[in-house]
Amino acid sequence: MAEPLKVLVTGAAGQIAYSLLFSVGKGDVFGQDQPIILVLLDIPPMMGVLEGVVMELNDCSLPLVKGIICTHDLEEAFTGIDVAFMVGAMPRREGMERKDLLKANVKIFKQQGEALDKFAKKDVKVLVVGNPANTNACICAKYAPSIPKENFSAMTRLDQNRAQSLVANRLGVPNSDVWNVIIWGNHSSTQFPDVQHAKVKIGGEDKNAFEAVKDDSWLKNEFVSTVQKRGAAIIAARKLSSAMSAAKAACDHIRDWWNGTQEVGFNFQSIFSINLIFLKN
Ligand SMILES: NC(=O)C1=CN([C@@H]2O[C@H](COP(=O)(O)OP(=O)(O)OC[C@H]3O[C@@H](n4cnc5c(N)ncnc54)[C@H](O)[C@@H]3O)[C@@H](O)[C@H]2O)C=CC1
Ligand SMILES: O=C(O)CCC(=O)C(=O)O
Repeated sequence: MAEPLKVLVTGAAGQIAYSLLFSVGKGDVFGQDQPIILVLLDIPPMMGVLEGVVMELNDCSLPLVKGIICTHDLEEAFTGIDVAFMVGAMPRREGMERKDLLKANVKIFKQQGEALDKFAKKDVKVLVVGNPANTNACICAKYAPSIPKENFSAMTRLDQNRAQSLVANRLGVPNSDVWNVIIWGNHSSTQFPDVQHAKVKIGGEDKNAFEAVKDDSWLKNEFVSTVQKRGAAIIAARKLSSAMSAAKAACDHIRDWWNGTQEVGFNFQSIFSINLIFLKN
């Protein structure tokens, strides 16, 4: 078997991490032949909760998990890591825009960027989930100048999955039969979900999704605004922000980045989101 990968999850006592750690631990991201060491970072007041998460991970008896490190210390968390899921940040509440989180969350990503620079492997792959994800990814990369910029990405995969599922439902086909949906722009209400290049399998044939939907008005209005506002709709309904779907998207993002995608399902939006960040800077 391969050497274990050291995988850091920040915000490990929070709600996204609760789903994410299980999926990573059971092999959904790096595969069934890849052992891992899970590194769980949170802030000192959450260490008690984190102990409970560790108890549960142990109780899952996951064969691929070769060790669990649980800490609030940045050096211990970031030393020698191969992959970082940067989730730890404040989530927005009803009525807030993601940019309202900037003040609280920017400090975190500056500090953790510096820790990546000092302690992580130089080829570490970093996914920023904490909002505003694109800005936080940019800050993280800025404070980790010794790590190549292309190793940082911000999560818009959740938007992609949402768009893909809306189109699949509209056409009455499985989610797996829609691919190449693109999300342009930031993970914010100004993003633009685009199905002009998307494909759908209908009746055994690959068709252009825009033409298959055959409803310009729906695609240009309701579809776009549903994806743009889905995060807020979930907060309004759950009184908490999305967590299960966010964890699934984080796994999809890193899995495809780590392993590559099959030609038919090539999704280039994650790469695009980070490129856009650096074009702006
Ligand atoms: N990009 C995307 O598509 C999505 C992003 N998000 C964002 O992900 C973030 C986390 O969401 P949840 O897990 O629901 O929040 P949560 O509040 O349940 O958990 C956040 C965790 O981060 C921890 N934390 C805070 N400061 C930290 C620090 N300096 N270092 C390490 N850990 C720290 C907290 O103690 C808490 O345990 C939020 O900013 C949320 O808006 C959520 C869903 C989708
Ligand atoms: O909408 C938010 O601010 C929190 C969760 C999120 O980013 C989303 O569900 O898209």
